Amino acid sequence: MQSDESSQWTVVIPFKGSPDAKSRLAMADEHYPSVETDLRVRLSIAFLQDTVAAVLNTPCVNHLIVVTSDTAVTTGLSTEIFTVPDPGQGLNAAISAGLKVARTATSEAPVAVLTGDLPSLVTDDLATALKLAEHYPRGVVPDHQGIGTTMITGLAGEVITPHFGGASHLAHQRKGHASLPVSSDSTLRQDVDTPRDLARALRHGVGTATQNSMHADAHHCPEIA
Ligand SMILES: Nc1nc2c(ncn2[C@@H]2O[C@H](COP(=O)(O)OP(=O)(O)OP(=O)(O)O)[C@@H](O)[C@H]2O)c(=O)[nH]1
Ligand SMILES: C=C(OP(=O)(O)O)C(=O)O
Repeated sequence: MQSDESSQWTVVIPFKGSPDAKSRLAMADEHYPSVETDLRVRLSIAFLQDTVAAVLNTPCVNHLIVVTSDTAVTTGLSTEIFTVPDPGQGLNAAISAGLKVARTATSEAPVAVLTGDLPSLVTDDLATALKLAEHYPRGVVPDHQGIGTTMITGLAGEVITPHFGGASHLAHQRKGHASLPVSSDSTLRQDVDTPRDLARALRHGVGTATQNSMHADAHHCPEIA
């Protein structure tokens, strides 16, 4: 991360934490088996670690705030990251708590909220999307299905009210966030919710933490399911 604050982004990432994190990974479908509990919990943390690693390597990001009360995560995070306790009132309240700290600490900086389930995220894709976001007071990036959201943005002075959950891409657009023209194959759009998403992410490439979690679990091979 660089030190010039005026044109540099503050990123907020919410993380639900164990034991409920990534509960949909436990849901099998006809082609993809469920992920057992230990691996699911490890993967949820690995997804966060890989997301965080990509964010920290992005030159136009100056500050990173993770909103969580999961001590297994907070004790292991880099000292470059500021952690905010989860108020315990759901995802949007957690994001709002992070945004409040972001706006207080870095009032002149643009702010982006990313989900913490982007194990394929690469720095160039995040940098490209943040560059696009500089042209819109508020922006939104849809997930790979075009229904949910993986990132919302707001330039300095913009009030952001998060509407994550369900069809949040449309919800954010209705609240004045322009849908940013981020390519559908951008790694920023590849969130992992289900065993099917996990298999797709593993095929296309994931960060080191997710790779290591999968290798430590030789029994789970969704790519051959
Ligand atoms: N701090 C915080 N983060 C949350 C909360 N709910 C979800 N998140 C985070 O928001 C991001 C997107 O949420 P989801 O994709 O629904 O993740 P999830 O809630 O772990 O997954 P499911 O249990 O399958 O719904 C992930 O980084 C989650 O960790 C919450 O109540 N508090
Ligand atoms: C919370 C969201 O993520 P997901 O749909 O992955 O739960 C969202 O897209 O708004």
